[in-house]
Amino acid sequence: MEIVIVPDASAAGELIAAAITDLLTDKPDALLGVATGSTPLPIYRSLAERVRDGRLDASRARICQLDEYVGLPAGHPESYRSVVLREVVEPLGLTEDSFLGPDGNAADVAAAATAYDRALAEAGGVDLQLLGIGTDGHIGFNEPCSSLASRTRIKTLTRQTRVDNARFFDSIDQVPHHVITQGIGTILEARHLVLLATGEAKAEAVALAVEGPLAAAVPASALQLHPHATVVVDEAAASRLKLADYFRDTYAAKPAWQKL
Ligand SMILES: N[C@@H]1[C@@H](O)[C@H](O)[C@@H](COP(=O)(O)O)O[C@@H]1O
Repeated sequence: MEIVIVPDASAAGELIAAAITDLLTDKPDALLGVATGSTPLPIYRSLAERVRDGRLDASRARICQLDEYVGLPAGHPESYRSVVLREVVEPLGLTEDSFLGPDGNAADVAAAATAYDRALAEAGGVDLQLLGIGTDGHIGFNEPCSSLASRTRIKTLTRQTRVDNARFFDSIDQVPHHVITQGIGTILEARHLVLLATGEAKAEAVALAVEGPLAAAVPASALQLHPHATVVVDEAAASRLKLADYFRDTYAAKPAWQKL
């Protein structure tokens, strides 16, 4: 696992957007797994800017979703499908044709989850999966004690996650209890995992995920199992890392030929 400590969220956005630019230069039709929430927005802003000024040709990129609420009406502005279309697909000049996501409104949610897992594999697998982290250590919507081998499936949100996400809704009562999320086993199949965390509120979850034991109680610790996982944190989110100086030295001495 590579830990990169950057000064702030905007530097993180630039760094990760540059890595995605490299990926799409090497593989123009790469499948990019995107996360929702506030944290990745600087990445999406930088990608859109790169498309606008010609530094990035994303015209053949494919975008897929990490997770979705169950039961929000189609087109609800806070369904993750709507968020990803608004924040990523449209700003990159893409259309829904290049987008894959689970159906949170299916009559048979379990079947929709399995179908999404299969669709990801049939699309050739995810090349780079962006991840955020919940204050309780979740990735996607894999709440604490999710199986580290889990596949895409229905999950029930913790009270904490519903409180954290209530800011996107009029009240906590409107935050769905159920979601479809790529499983931890599914996420681990992506070729490159990039987790971004910014702000003091994420510092404890980051420290547990990076320096704590591998544990289902901290779903993000599953990144320890992945051969190519990058964790990008700002100073605030890095504030509880005991090995922060080592991570800084390592990144400063990174060979020029080695990509993120
Ligand atoms: N399902 C999403 C996660 O994918 C995201 O990482 C998390 C953190 O969001 P934020 O970046 O807004 O803190 O929120 C939600 O729970």
